[in-house]
Amino acid sequence: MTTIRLENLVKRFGDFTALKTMDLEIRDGEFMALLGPSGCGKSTTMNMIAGMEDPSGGRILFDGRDMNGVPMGKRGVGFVFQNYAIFTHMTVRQNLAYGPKMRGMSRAEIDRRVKNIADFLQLTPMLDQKSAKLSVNILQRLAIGRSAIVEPAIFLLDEPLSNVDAAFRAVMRTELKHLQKQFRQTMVYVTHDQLEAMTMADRIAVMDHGVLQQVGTPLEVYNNPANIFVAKFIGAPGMNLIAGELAETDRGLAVDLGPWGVSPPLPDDLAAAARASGSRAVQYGFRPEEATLGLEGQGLRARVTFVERIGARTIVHVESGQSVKIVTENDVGFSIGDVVSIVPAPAAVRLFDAASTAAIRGG
Ligand SMILES: Nc1ncnc2c1ncn2[C@@H]1O[C@H](COP(=O)(O)OP(=O)(O)OP(=O)(O)O)[C@@H](O)[C@H]1O
Repeated sequence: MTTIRLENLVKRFGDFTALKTMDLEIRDGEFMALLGPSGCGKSTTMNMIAGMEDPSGGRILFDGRDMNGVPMGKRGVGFVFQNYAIFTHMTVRQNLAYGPKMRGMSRAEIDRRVKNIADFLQLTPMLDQKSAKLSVNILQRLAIGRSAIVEPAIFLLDEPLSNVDAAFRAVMRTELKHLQKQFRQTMVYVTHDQLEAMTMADRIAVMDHGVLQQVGTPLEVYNNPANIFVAKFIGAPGMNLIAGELAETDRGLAVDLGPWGVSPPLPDDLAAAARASGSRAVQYGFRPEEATLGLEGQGLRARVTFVERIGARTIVHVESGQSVKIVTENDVGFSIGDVVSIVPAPAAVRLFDAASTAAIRGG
């Protein structure tokens, strides 16, 4: 196991800065997801950890040792890409045995490892098949097996599930997590899919435009997003945000949300933080699943614009100048055009400064 430390890491391609000063510690045996939209610098970061790209500035340390100038083959990293690198003329067994053989392991050790990893990844029935004939799903499983079999101290995976089908992706999420727990590797996993990051990672590093936005456990980034970008990116659908202004009312500090009405009073700790922040223009946030929705009541007023019935839950789109979504299990037959009343759960309300986009945090 190995700790990875990124210190003031920068990457420029000519005039373009793909990564602006990244500081991150990935702990021994930790599963860290690098999460963000396309082009945010995830793969660039990963390629520098692997040794495929040189940093333009800053350092990468493995267990305190500077990796500057250490070639990829000497870093002890396993790497799985989106496009599996499999020798198609070889059988599954030969592909799995390739890495251990190159490292000069004994025949008995190679056989033991091939058996273990094949059992683990359910590749045993096709061990003697030619890889050229395998489905995309099985090829990606094999690519993971081929890297995992040498038990690298650091396992880097760059969007390994983006080419496989949805059902298989769900299975692999669980298997990858088990694999990491079994081998206790330090794992860095690049993805643009927040669900993959939320379900597998011990911690998530959320990135946007070459800047690290927040690092935290899945629940930390979900419950307490550091800024508007993270609030919208995490969760499906993401957090609802309504523009408003802080307003003192008879019942305490609240947010005037224009056509929606005035919010319920903010909880005391959040109100105190909002007063102390000096902010006036804010974004009022709440998760789609943390509000109640009814056809009558004293909540925020809006009109239904769309209703998505997806089984146990219904996603109701409502609008009052701005559009938000509400996930409800209390579907009373909402229809487009209905006027509804929304009551966000007080403890679920989040505030963001409109100008800086940073969270205003209570208690
Ligand atoms: N070799 C290169 N030369 C010039 N620009 C590059 C190079 N590699 C990456 N970039 C640019 O750097 C930015 C970050 O790319 P990167 O591949 O790290 O993003 P990403 O978050 O992994 O997204 P994706 O999932 O689309 O690969 C992008 O704007 C990309 O076009």
